[in-house]
Amino acid sequence: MTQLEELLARWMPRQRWFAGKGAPVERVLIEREHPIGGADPGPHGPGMRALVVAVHQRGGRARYLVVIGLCAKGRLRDELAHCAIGACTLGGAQRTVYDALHDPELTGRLLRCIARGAGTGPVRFRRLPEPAEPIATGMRSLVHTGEQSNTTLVFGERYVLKTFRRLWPGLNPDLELNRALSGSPYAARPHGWIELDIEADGGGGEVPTTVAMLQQYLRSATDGWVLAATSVRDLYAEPGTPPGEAGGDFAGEAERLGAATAEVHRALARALPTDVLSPGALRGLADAMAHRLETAVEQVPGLAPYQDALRAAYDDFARVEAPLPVQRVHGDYHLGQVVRTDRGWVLLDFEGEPAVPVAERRRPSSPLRDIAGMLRSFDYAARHQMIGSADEEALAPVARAWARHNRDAFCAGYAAAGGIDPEKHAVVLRAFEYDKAVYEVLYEAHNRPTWLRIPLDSIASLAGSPRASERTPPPR
Ligand SMILES: Nc1ncnc2c1ncn2[C@@H]1O[C@H](COP(=O)(O)OP(=O)(O)O)[C@@H](O)[C@H]1O
Ligand SMILES: O=P(O)(O)O[C@H]1O[C@H](CO)[C@@H](O[C@H]2O[C@H](CO)[C@@H](O)[C@H](O)[C@H]2O)[C@H](O)[C@H]1O
Repeated sequence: MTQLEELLARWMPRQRWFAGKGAPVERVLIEREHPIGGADPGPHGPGMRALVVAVHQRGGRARYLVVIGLCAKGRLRDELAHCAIGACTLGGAQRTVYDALHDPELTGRLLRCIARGAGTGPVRFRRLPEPAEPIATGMRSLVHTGEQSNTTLVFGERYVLKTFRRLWPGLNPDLELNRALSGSPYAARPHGWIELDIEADGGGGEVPTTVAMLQQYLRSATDGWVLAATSVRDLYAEPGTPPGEAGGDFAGEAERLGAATAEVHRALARALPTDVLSPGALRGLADAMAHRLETAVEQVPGLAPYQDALRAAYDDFARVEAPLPVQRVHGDYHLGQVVRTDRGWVLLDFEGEPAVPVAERRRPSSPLRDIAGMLRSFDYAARHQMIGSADEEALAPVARAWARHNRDAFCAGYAAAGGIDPEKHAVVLRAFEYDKAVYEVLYEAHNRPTWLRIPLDSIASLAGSPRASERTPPPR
C-alpha cells in the first residue's frame, strides 16, 4: 500500500460512515484520484482531491468516497486539527492530508462548481435547470452532526450538500427519487449533483456514479426522531396516563406523517415504473428475507431462538395469494428520515439501506416495506429510553402503549389519505417488520452494540417469546 493508503486504512474505520466496522481491514487501494480545482496547495489555498477508495475486508471489497484536502506538512489550520488524516509524501513533497469536507474554503469550491455546472472531465458537476434562479455561492459550510451513514454539509441555511460515502456504481436512488418528487411539498427540492466514473462491479466498463447531491435546506425542520422521543419521555414521566391523554401526545403528528407517506408513495407510483408481483416472485422475496436472517444468525447468535418463528412468517408471506403491487419506495424509512417543517412533514434520504447494492435498492417494492420501517421506528422510539433505566419493568408497558397508539394513528393517516389500509395486509406487513428488525440486529451489532437489544426484544415480543435481553449472549 502507498503511504496515503496506509493512512486511510487507519483513519477510515474510525469514521461514523465506515460500513465495515468490526472486521479487520485487509487492504486499501485508491482506485481513482481526481484533482478538484488544483490538487496541490498553491497561492489560493490548499489542494483538494476526490478519491474512490476500495477497502478489502472479509474477502470482499467496498468502495468509498473520500475527499481529501492537502497542505504543506505541519501547516494545517488549528480549526481543522480534528479532521487530520495524517502526514505523508505525495509527488515528492511532504503533505498533511485531511478530510476536505470540514474545510469551508474547499467545500466552497464544490458549490461553485455545481453552480457553474462544470460538466466535463472525470469529476462532473451538474445543476438542474429548475428552479431557474442561479445557485447562490459564497456561503461557508458546516458539517451536519449526528449519527449518519453519509456526510451532509449545510451551506448558509440555503442548501445541503450530501456526499455519499459508500459508493455503488450508478445513479444514486436519493437523487433519482428526489428528482422524481421535485416540486412536491413532501420532499426537499434538488438543485444539482456531482458524479464521477467508477468501474462496474464484475467488470464491464465504467459507470457514471452519483457521489453528492445538492438540495434545498429545510430551515424550519425538526427531526421526527427528536419529536417522537420527546413525546415518549413525557409519557414516561406520567406512567399511569394513556398515551392519547398525555400532554406530549404524538398521535396527531403520526397520523399526518402517515398521510404524507401515502402522498409520496402515490407521487412515486405516478412518476416511476410500477408492477405487480407474481406468487413466484413472492417466494423469491421470502427467500431473500430468509437469507438475510441466516447471515444475521451467524453474526448474532442471540437471534437463533426466533429463527423458526421468523421463517414461518416469511413462508406465510410467500403463500399470500393476492397480487402484490410494487413501485419505487423510500427503502430505509424511519423517524430520522422525516422532518417536521412549518409546511408539514417532509421526507429525506431516499437512498435505501446503504449496505445493499444500488441495483437491488432500485428494484420496485411494496409500499408496505416503508410502512413496516416506520412502525419499527415507533418501536425504537418507545424502547430506547428504557435502556439502562432502573424502572425498566414499570416502563415496558408504557413503551408498548405508546408504540401501539402511534402505530394505529400512522396507519389510519396512511389509509385516510388514499393509501392501502396497512392493517388489512397483516401477513405482508409482519414479514416486512421482521425483515427490517433482522436488518437492524445486524446494523446495531456493528454500529451501536448497546442498542442491539432494541430489535432483539422487538423480535422476541413479536414472536411471542421471553425478552431477548434475558437470554441473549453478546454478538460475535
Ligand atoms: N434538506 C435538508 N434540510 C434540513 N436538514 C436536512 C436536510 N437533509 C438532511 N438533513 C438533516 O441531516 C440528517 C441526515 O440526513 P440524511 O439524508 O438522512 O443522511 P444519512 O443518509 O447520512 O442518514 C437528517 O436527519 C436531517 O436532520
Ligand atoms: O444512516 P441512515 O439514516 O441511512 O440509516 C441507518 O442508521 C439508522 C440509525 O441512525 C438506522 O435506524 C435505526 O435506528 C433508528 C434510531 O436511531 C430507528 O428510528 C430506526 O427505526 C432503526 O432502523 C437505520 O436502520 C440504518 O439504515
